[in-house]
Amino acid sequence: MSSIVSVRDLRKAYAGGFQALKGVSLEIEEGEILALLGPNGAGKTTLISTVCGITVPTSGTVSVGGFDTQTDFRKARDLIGLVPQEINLEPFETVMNTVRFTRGLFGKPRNDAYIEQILRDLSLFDKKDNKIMTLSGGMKRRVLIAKALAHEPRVLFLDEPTAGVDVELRKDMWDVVAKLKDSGVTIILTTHYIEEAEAIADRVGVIAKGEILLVQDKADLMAQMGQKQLKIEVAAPVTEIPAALSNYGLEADGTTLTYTYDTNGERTGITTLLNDLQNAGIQMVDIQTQQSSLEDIFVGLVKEDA
Ligand SMILES: Nc1ncnc2c1ncn2[C@@H]1O[C@H](COP(=O)(O)OP(=O)(O)OP(=O)(O)O)[C@@H](O)[C@H]1O
Repeated sequence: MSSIVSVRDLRKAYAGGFQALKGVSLEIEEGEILALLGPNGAGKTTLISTVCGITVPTSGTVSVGGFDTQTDFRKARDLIGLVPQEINLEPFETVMNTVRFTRGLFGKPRNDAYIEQILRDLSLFDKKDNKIMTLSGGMKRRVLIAKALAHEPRVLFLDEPTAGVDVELRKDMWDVVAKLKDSGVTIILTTHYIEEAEAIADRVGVIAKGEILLVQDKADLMAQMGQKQLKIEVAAPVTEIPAALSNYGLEADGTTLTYTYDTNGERTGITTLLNDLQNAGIQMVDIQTQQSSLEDIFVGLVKEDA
C-alpha cells in the first residue's frame, strides 16, 4: 500500500503560544479508513484543518497525493473532501443546489448525474428539492457529506461525523462510510466513540495533547484488548522456569512471574497454572490481573486532561 497523505513533524502554535500540535507524523494509506480518537481539545480538528490546508502550520509538511498542501495548495485541496463538525449550510437553499454549488466552487464542470448519484447513496435523493431548513439534523449531516464529495475527492475527512446523532443514524453513517471506502475513497474520521472506531476503522490512531500516542491496525489492537496478564509475586526470585511449567509461556522478572492469557478463549488456564506453581514448590505471595485496552488508554488520557 502507498501513502496518499503524508504528515511530517507537524507543529501548530496558535496566537498566544498554545501548542495544539507538537510534532505529528502520520502516513495514511490509500483506500483505508483511519479513525483518530482523542479527548476534547486533543488537537484532532487542528490536525484535520492543517492537513486540509485551512490552518497554516507553524512547521512541518503535509502532502496529499504527492502535492504539498502549502506550495501546491490548489492541487492538494482538489483531492480532499472535508466534512466539518459544525453544520454550516444555507437554510433557504435546496439540497441539490447546495451540493451543485460546491462542485462549481472547485471549478468542476456541472454533472448533475454524479450529484444525483451521491444523493442516492446518502439516501437524500427524495429530499433533493427540499430546502435545507426543512431537514432533520441527521439529514443535514448527510448533506455535508454530499457537499464534501461534490468535486470527486480521493480523500475524505470527517470531523466527528456522528456527534449528537442517535444510535440508529450513527449506524447509517457507518454504512455510508463503508460504501465510500468500497468506491475507493480514503477516509479519515475523528471520533470520541471507541465503538465507532471499532466498527468501521482499518486503523486507529490515538491523539492527546497534540501528540499521536499510537497508530495501529484495529485487528491487532482488538487482539491485544482480548489479552490479560496475570502477575504473580513469588517469595523468592525465579532464575529459571521449571520444566513442569514450560507450557505456560511464563516470563520471569525477579520475584514477578507474568502469565498472558486470552480472555476470549474457552479456558484461561489460570487454575491449572496456580496448581502447577504450587506443585513445583513455588510460594506465591500475591497475584493481580492487568488488562490494557483501548478503553483504558482512552480513559487514562481523558483523566490526564481533566
Ligand atoms: N483558533 C484557535 N486559537 C487558539 N487556540 C485554539 C484555536 N483553535 C483551537 N485551539 C486550541 O487548540 C486545542 C486543540 O483544539 P482542537 O479543536 O484541535 O481539539 P479537538 O481534538 O478537535 O477537540 P474536540 O474533540 O473538542 O473537537 C484546544 O486546546 C483548543 O482550545
